[in-house]
Amino acid sequence: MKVLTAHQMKEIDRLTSERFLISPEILMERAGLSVVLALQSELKDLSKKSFLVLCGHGNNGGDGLVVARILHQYTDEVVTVVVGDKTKMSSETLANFKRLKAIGGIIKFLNEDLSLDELVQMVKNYDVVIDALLGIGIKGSVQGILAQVIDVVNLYARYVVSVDLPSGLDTDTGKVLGKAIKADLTVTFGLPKLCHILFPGRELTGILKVADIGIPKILLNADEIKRNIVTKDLVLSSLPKRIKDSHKGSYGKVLVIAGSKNYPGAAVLTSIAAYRVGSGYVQLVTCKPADEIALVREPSLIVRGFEQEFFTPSCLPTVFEVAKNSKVVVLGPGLTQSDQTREFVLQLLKELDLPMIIDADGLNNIAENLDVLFQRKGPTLLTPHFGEFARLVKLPIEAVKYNYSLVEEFSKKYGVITLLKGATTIISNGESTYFNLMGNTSLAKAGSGDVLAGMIGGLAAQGLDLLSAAFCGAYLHGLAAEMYNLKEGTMLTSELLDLIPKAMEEVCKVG
Ligand SMILES: NC(=O)C1=CN([C@@H]2O[C@H](COP(=O)(O)OP(=O)(O)OC[C@H]3O[C@@H](n4cnc5c(N)ncnc54)[C@H](OP(=O)(O)O)[C@@H]3O)[C@@H](O)[C@H]2O)[C@@H](O)CC1
Ligand SMILES: [K+]
Repeated sequence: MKVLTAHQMKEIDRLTSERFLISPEILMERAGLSVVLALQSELKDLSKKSFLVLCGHGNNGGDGLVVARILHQYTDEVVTVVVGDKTKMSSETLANFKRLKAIGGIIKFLNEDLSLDELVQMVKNYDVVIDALLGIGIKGSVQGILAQVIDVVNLYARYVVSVDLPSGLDTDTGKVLGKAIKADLTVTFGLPKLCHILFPGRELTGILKVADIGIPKILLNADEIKRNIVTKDLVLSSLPKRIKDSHKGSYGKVLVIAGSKNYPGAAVLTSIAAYRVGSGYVQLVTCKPADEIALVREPSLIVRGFEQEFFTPSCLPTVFEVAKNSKVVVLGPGLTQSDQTREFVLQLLKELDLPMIIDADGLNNIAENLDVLFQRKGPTLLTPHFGEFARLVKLPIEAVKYNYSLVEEFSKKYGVITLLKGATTIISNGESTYFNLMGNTSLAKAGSGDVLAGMIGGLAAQGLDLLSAAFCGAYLHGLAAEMYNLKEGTMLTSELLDLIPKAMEEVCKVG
């Protein structure tokens, strides 16, 4: 499913009207109706509820005025409060103001007909607050009376439904512009916006419903919209097919270069994960004692263990030898950082032309030598978490968190694919970007990234390009965590490995 910026949505709005002759007024009517239908499906009998509809003077407020009018069909317990200036309403919003008045709807203007204290009482007393204060037209920080109203709603409302997006969110980043509504339910139109999937906006959105308001499909499916949410259907259509008449070589050989005396477990987790997603042959090159641990844990691994404590350039000839019959390389988990390991990693990146997934200390070891990426001869995927990405781009962590534009620019500049791990994971090759929403806090645990890197390697070995392997891996990894049926956070990373088959089965289930 595609996901939009405010600018893209406005452009779609313009084309809907100009090219397809569907006026903003029609869209506004359908937007309002879709909110009421969503309310009905969540709350069932609307006649038994009371509604307080808060409207700004922009078109988001116009949608709210439609919502109020339609709610009057179900109950008389509807009051609309405008927090704004009637003279600033667009023609469509004003028309809906008049329609609501015409059916006898009660409309009050805050600070004229109603004080803030009176509004506090109403917010406390009504069952549902509809937030139609600000939508995609928000500019700058929310201050003054509007900020006070948002505080009141967040403090006292029992159930909040946001129209299009929680008021106060930056549509394109999901950041709070001063103050933002915390919604239980958000109904958006046509397609999700970035604020619904990026934190903190994702949290403030509550349940998200995407309503069809009659925007022509050709506009919503346009190839120029390059940002997507990873869905089950996308993963299913991208996964490798299993053929009856096949052998281990049919499913690709993965070479995992990982582990050190300090971190032997990382190498084991990565290697087994590659098998779990269906790869036919996994070779692990590592340092002692990971080789022995790996074989005890999974005897089907093909293991080469160096006597030394960490990788050095002296390991290169062996690695190149093993790489000869590999299809993809996963480099990095548990390597540790040292001058010699850095030299080993840089040489490998320059000389090995296989597709490569670089994770963890693989990334930390190139942070001061990013230009090495220009010398790569094969496709490259980097899988940093926020801290690692911050190190790569030399910015504070706060500046890189959920910063999809930065991920896109970085990927384009260095000719790589980047997967930025987070509660929403961002994957981009600089042209197309994918957002994975699957997963939960069980993944916030040592070793979870090692498993992801192995899964991506295993999928790439089976023929997926690195971008598809990355978004499929991220989705399956998240889904596996969601399938753990005991208390969230108590899962061991080794148990995550054992949930991968369940996640793969779930994706392949019809319906
Ligand atoms: N696009 C579509 O396809 C469809 C769009 N639809 C709906 O239209 C919505 C977009 O409407 P929009 O463009 O009128 O902007 P909107 O979000 O109401 O806010 C702008 C108003 O808020 C004000 N304002 C801004 N920033 C502020 C701040 N920081 N603090 C305080 N005030 C601030 C600003 O006032 P100003 O400062 O300019 O006086 C301006 O009047 C969209 O979200 C959806 O709900 C549907 O009808 C169906 C089809
Ligand atoms: K809103």
